[in-house]
Amino acid sequence: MREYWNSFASLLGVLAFCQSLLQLIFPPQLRFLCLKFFNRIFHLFSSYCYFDITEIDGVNTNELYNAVQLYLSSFVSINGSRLSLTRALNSSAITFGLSNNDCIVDTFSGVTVLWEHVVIQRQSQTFSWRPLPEEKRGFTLRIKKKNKSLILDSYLDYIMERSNEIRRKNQDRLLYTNSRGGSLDSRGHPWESVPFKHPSTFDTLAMHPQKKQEIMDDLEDFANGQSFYQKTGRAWKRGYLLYGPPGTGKSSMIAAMANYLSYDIYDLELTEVHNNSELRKLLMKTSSKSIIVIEDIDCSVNLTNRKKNNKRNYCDPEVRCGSGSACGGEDGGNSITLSGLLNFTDGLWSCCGSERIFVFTTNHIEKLDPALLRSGRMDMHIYMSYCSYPALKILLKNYLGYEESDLDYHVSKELSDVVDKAEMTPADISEVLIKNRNYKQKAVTELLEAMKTRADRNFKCGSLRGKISDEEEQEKRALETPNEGSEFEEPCK
Ligand SMILES: Nc1ncnc2c1ncn2[C@@H]1O[C@H](COP(=O)(O)OP(=O)(O)OP(=O)(O)O)[C@@H](O)[C@H]1O
Ligand SMILES: [Mg+2]
Repeated sequence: MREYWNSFASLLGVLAFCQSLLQLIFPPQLRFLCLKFFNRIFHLFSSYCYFDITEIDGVNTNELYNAVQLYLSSFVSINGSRLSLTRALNSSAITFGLSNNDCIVDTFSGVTVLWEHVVIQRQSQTFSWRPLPEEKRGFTLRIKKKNKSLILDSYLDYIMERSNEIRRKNQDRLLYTNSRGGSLDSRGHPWESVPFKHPSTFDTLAMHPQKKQEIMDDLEDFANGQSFYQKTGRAWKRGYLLYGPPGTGKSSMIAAMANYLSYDIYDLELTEVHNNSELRKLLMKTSSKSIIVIEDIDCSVNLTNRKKNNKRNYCDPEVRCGSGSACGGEDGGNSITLSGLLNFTDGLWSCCGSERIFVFTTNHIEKLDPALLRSGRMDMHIYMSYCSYPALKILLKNYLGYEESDLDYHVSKELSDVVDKAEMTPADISEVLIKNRNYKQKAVTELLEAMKTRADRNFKCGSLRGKISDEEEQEKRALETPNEGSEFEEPCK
C-alpha cells in the first residue's frame, strides 16, 4: 500500500514539474492547451474536487459569495492572524473576514473542508453595463470527492441559514413605513425604513408575568416551528390581535416582540394604501422574519370603507366585499376593502415569504368586523388591561429600582388593594413615577394618592368615567386623523 502511495506521489510530482517546464518552453496558446490537459489528468487522480464561488456572477452580485464571507467571519476571528474588517450599513457590529488568498479549514458533519479566499487583478475591463471592481474575488471550496454529494447540498444550505442569522444579529432592526402613499423609491421599493431602536422589551413590559410568559413561549414556538408548519401544510405566519384602552402598552408590546425575535417591523398605514392590489404589492415587498403591524385597525378599514361607501355600515356584506362581489364597491376597485385585507393576512397572498407575524391593535374590539375575529384568523387575542398589582411591581422596579421587599408592608398592601379599583393604565402610572423618579418615597406616596383619588372617582361616578374615557378616545382620534376623527359610527350589532 505504502509503495502505491509513493509511486502516486511521484507521479503528481512529475506532473507538477512538467507544468512548470511547459510554462518556460511553449508559446502561450500551446501552453494553455497543455496546462488544460495536465490539469485534467491531475484532477482525475486527485481525491479532491473544487468549487469556485465568485463575487460577481455575470453582472449580478452572487449571494452565495456574501453568505460564505459572513459565515466564515463567524469563526475566522478566533483563528486568523491577518483579517479584513468590515462594518455594513445599518450595522452596529464589525465583522471579520479572510484576508486575500488566505485559507481556513471548516468541519461540517464530521467532514473537513478547506476554504480559500482568492483575489486576482482583473486583466482588462470587459464591456459591462455597470463598472466592475478592479479585483476579481471569490472563494474556492475544496472537499474530498467522496464527500461531495454528502455535504454539498446541506452544507451550502447551512451556510445560507447561518449567514442570515449573523446578518440579522449584526444589523440593527429596521422600522419600515409606507407613508409615501404608494410611490416607489429609486430601487422600486414602496417601503421607507429607519433604524429601529425602541428600548421596550418583555422585561420592561408591565403585565401579568404568566400572561407575558405565555406570549413569549408562543413567539418562541413560532420562530422555531418551521418543520411544524411544513408538516401540517400551514403558512408559516402568526397573527396577534392586541386590544385594550389607550396607554396599556399595545405599541410597547409590538416593540418588545420585535426585540425579542430580532425581527424588522413593517408599520402599515392603511389610509395610505389606495386599493387591494397596492396592498398585495406592499406585502410582496416585505421580508421574512418581520412583524407587519396595523395599528388601530377599527379606524383604518372602517374609515376608508365608510368614506367610499357614503356612510353605510361597514358590516354590510356588500361593503365588506365578500366573495363574488366586485372589490372596491362603487368606485370601480379604487379602495381597500376588508376582504382585501383578509386576503392579505390569510389568503393565498399571505404565503409569499415566510416567518411573518401580523399584529393588529385596537382600542375597541367590539367595533371590529366578526370576520376579523373568527377563529383561525388572528391566532391569539391579547387583552392589554389596566395596571394590575403584578404589573405595578414591574413598573416600580423599572422606574424606581424597587423590589416588593423595598416597600413598607402597609404601603404595598394599600397599593395592592387599590390598584384594580383605580383602573389606571401603565402609561398613567409611568407618568407619576417618571415625574418623581429622583424622590422614590415621594413617588410611591404620590402614586398611592393618585390611585386612591381615581378609585374614589370610579366608585362615585362609574358612568361618568365611561364618558370621560370616550372623550379622551375621541380627542386622540381627532389628533391622529384631523379630518375624519369626528365621524364615529355605531359598532356592529
Ligand atoms: N404595559 C406597559 N408596560 C410598560 N410601559 C407601558 C405599558 N403600557 C404603557 N406603557 C408606557 O406608556 C407609554 C404609552 O404606551 P403605548 O404606546 O405602548 O400604549 P398603547 O396601548 O399602544 O396606546 P394607544 O392605544 O394609544 O396606541 C409607553 O411609552 C410606555 O412607556
Ligand atoms: Mg399604540
